[in-house]
Amino acid sequence: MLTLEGLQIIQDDFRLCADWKVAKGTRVAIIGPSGGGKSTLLAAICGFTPATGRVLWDGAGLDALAPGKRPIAMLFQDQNLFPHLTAAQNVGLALSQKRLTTDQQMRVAQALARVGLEGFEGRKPAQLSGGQQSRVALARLLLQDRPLWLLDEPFAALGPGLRSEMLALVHQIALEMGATVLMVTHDPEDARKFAQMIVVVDQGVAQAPRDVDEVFANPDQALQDYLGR
Ligand SMILES: Nc1ncnc2c1ncn2[C@@H]1O[C@H](COP(=O)(O)OP(=O)(O)OP(=O)(O)O)[C@@H](O)[C@H]1O
Repeated sequence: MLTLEGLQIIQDDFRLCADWKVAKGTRVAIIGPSGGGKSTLLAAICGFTPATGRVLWDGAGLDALAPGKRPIAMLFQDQNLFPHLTAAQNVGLALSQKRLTTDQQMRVAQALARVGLEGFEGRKPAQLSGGQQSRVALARLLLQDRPLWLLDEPFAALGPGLRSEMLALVHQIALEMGATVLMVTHDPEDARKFAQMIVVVDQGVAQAPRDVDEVFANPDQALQDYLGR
């Protein structure tokens, strides 16, 4: 269970609050107007942005933990791949900064195979398509083996077909691993396909998660404004 308890973020004249819970294994889409605070909310959960209130995972407060020590894996639009490292080396960073053991190398190969990149281990990011780069980043996320995934428009740079394919893959792997996922997206269709719950971030509030079908069947004013209805 992820719990945001009276979370409040203040950055200059921007304010955002959130006070809700998400059950383990739930996929949540975060939507809302540009500048509403979607990325800032994820950054606060990770510990990159200062906030008051509490962030808890399974009842334990994360506030004293540095971002890297939290049970969180992140995926952003730019994928954060190192250009001078091969696909396997980029993925291997999830396991160790040093030379990998044979067992670790095998786990890297398995993760790359799981995302459909068998045979691409030795390629550098520049030798991979955008979709393949996304798969490398996903393989790294997989090996990080963290229960909570925060995805910030991870596939926004891809075309609609490829994006859909990647979301289906993330969906499948998240299910297999029982991961809890919060994903920022600008596409209501992506939200509908990927998520079970929706969080609307607007007017200084990250609203409590609601069932995705219910939300789209009866959109409140904030969502109608966002959808342009
Ligand atoms: N480091 C910062 N210091 C002060 N204000 C910031 C900082 N980073 C972001 N902001 C402001 O916080 C607000 C929320 O930005 P944020 O990027 O979280 O919105 P968003 O909903 O993710 O937008 P988009 O959909 O355009 O990515 C904006 O008003 C932004 O200008």
